[in-house]
Amino acid sequence: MKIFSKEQIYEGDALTAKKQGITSTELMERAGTQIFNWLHLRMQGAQVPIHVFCGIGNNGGDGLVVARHLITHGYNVKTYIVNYSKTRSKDFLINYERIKGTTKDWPILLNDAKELPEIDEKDIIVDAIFGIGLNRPIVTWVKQLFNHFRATKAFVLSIDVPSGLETDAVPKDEECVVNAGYTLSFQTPKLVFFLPETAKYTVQWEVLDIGIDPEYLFTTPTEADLIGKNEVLPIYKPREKYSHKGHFGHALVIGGSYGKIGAVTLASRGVLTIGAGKVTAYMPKCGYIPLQSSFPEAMVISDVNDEKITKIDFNITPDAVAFGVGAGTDAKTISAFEAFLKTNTKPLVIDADGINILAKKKALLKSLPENTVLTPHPKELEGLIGKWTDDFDKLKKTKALSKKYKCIVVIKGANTITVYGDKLYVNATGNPSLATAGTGDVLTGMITGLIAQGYDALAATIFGVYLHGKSADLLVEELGYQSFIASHVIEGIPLAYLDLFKQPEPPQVEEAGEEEN
Ligand SMILES: NC(=O)C1=CN([C@@H]2O[C@H](COP(=O)(O)OP(=O)(O)OC[C@H]3O[C@@H](n4cnc5c(N)ncnc54)[C@H](OP(=O)(O)O)[C@@H]3O)[C@@H](O)[C@H]2O)[C@@H](O)CC1
Ligand SMILES: Nc1ncnc2c1ncn2[C@@H]1O[C@H](COP(=O)(O)OP(=O)(O)O)[C@@H](O)[C@H]1O
Ligand SMILES: [K+]
Repeated sequence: MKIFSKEQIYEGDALTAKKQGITSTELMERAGTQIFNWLHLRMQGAQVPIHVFCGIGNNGGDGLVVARHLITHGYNVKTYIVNYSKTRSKDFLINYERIKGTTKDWPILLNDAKELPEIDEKDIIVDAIFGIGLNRPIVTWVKQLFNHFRATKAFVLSIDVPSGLETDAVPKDEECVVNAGYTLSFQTPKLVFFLPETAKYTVQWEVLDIGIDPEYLFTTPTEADLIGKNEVLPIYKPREKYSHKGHFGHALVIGGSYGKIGAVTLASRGVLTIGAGKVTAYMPKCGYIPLQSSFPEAMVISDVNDEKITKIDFNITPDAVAFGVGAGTDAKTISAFEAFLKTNTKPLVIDADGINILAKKKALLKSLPENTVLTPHPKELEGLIGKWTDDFDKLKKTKALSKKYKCIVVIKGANTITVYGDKLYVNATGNPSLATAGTGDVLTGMITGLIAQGYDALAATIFGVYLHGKSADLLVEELGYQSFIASHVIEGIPLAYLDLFKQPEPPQVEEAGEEEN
């Protein structure tokens, strides 16, 4: 799913009105009606007090449409105008008149924080104060109103975005943003729903289709894409009946040091379980027996040294190479990696200490083959790009790194983001069960195993990150968040693959005449 910028959303709105021969007021009616339908389906007329807070722009206009429909359907509604500016949008004014026509009374005007409305914990707040048009800091009394919302503990449903949250910046003051329980966003999710510093402003979100011109949506390239099943299905390569292991490539995993052999084992298991034909692990001698006995499917080549990698020397021709998991940053390991980079021509995935070595010796970045995949967690990323001021600065710096060295950078975390040049691929799968040692090592193996099978590096990264998160999503239902460990990611890979082709279950329809007991 594409993640459109606010400029593109405005453009799409205008183009849709023109192409479909409708006014912007009609588009707003559609948008507001969708929100009303969503609420009506869930509330079924329940008389819970609903407080609809409307700004004076088009987000407020949407709120007025929702309030009008709620009122005409007999809900218990109070409508307020948060009067933060003298300028009103045309469609706000039209809907302001319409709600007056319906209720025979104007909504309650709020001009300051002197008398904030009473709201009970069990009430519902509809937040239509600011949408994507927010362009400067909010005034103090509106911040007090947001604090009032928090103090009531009532459920907040935000329209389009939690009010006060800009679509392209991290808020300087947390209290200047509404904390939404749920956000109903028009046509596209916003990038801020996926960044660690801004995702917290809404517990959940959902996109509502308001009929924006399909051609515009299809043909407009976006800076960011949200990667779910629909996006990865076209990447998947089916297997031919007469294929053999030679068709699925040979991956080499270089890593490990005394006490960290498990990292190589996990990565190697990731390689084969994702479907590569063969895997060879290159590690210090101390890893030979443990790996051979715990994972018989792998082949092993040992370094001359017992405890660390000192010379990368192998007599196989791999299709993809992973370097770094558990490798340590001993001077001899760094030299070995340096020497390896001078002659290596194979696709590379670099993780963990491989990234730490690159951070120490930035000149090595120039020796990476084009489209090398780097998979840093936040601390490792900081080594590469330096400290960032906020999540948007982090993305900007990561894009610069990706462009300078023509590499693919995977910013790991909740909603892992793969950065390739100026493009962002935001992964939709995964959950906090993955916050446990070794899950990153498995991911490295998965991406390397996909490249070995013939997926191009970018496709392998996007697909690998998706399957990794999906594995955890499917298994966490059985294992719970706490007891899930890195080996479980590997166990869930088959389920994640099978899930790609699962058809959604048809809705249960009651037989005509059948009555509920
Ligand atoms: N047909 C359509 O277009 C559709 C649009 N849709 C809806 O429109 C929403 C965007 O509406 P919007 O552009 O009117 O902006 P909105 O967020 O309501 O802000 C209102 C105005 O406030 C002002 N302002 C900004 N910051 C401020 C501040 N800190 N303190 C005080 N004032 C401030 C600023 O105006 P300014 O003063 O800069 O002229 C701004 O324009 C979008 O989120 C969606 O809900 C849907 O209906 C689908 C169809
Ligand atoms: N809260 C979370 N939600 C989703 N995924 C997470 C979360 N925390 C961690 N992960 C994922 O788990 C993996 C952890 O990788 P990493 O920190 O390198 O672990 P290790 O070095 O122990 O292998 C990454 O793929 C990351 O995206
Ligand atoms: K809002």
